[in-house]
Amino acid sequence: MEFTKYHGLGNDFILIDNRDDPEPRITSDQALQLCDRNFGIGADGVIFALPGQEGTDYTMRIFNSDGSEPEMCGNGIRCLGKFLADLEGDNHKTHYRIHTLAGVIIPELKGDGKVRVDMGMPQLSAAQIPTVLAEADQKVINTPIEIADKLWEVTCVSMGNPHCITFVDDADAIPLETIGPLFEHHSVFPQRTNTEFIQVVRPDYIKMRVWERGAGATLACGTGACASVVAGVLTNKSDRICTVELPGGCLDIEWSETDQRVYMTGPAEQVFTGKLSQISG
Ligand SMILES: N[C@H](CCC[C@H](N)C(=O)O)C(=O)O
Repeated sequence: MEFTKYHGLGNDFILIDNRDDPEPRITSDQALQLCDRNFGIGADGVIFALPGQEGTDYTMRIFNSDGSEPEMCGNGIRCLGKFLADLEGDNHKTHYRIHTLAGVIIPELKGDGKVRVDMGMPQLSAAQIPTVLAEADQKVINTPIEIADKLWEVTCVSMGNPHCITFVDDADAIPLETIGPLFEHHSVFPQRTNTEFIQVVRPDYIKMRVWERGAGATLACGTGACASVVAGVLTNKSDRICTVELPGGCLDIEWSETDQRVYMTGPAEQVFTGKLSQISG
């Protein structure tokens, strides 16, 4: 089976051309094996280009490197946009309507090689995150939670997948490997959560470190960057148009005042293509 490796600011994925079958041709357990950086190809996830449904061009499904299936992936859908254009060849489309578990998401290939994505509207009620940190119809903004004997003020935002955002003085000082799993698996998040630690450099420029649900510390997280700008606006810490600096590079995010949708612009690079010699399980 052929695959193509892409990354979005170092958040890297194995992309599979699955356009001829509505079912992914590898299982979540096999995806876990392929993501292993010693015994497999190595990646933060596996992304499938599947046939469209309900009027969309294509469908995206993704398995995290732990084999779990999230609703959406921001860096991943930019990579999928580039992948589809490569598969379609010279007459490729520049906009794709992609069916995802988070709704219809629209990546647009820009002339400068970047990809601009309409990520839809953030979901803000506790039930939509989901979290039990507040009543189902209430928002979670600057809510205290005790983790590792410290009180953190968190703001929760769903971009189809759950995000818990906390603002810190020094993002680089966060011990992600120890504190990340405590947030990810906390009982107040029934579906686990992605966690973003945000340092506000300026209202239009924030620095982010992320511990991803099902993938751990990654170099970038697109949905997390979107969720963090929304959280920054809700807490009056950041502007609606904001640059997000991640270890792998910067994303440009806008939470539009007019349509309340979040737009993300960033790169997506092809690294190599390959053939799987064998896969067990
Ligand atoms: N680990 C995430 C999915 C990938 C999100 C991230 N890689 C992005 O770019 O949005 C989750 O389980 O919700």
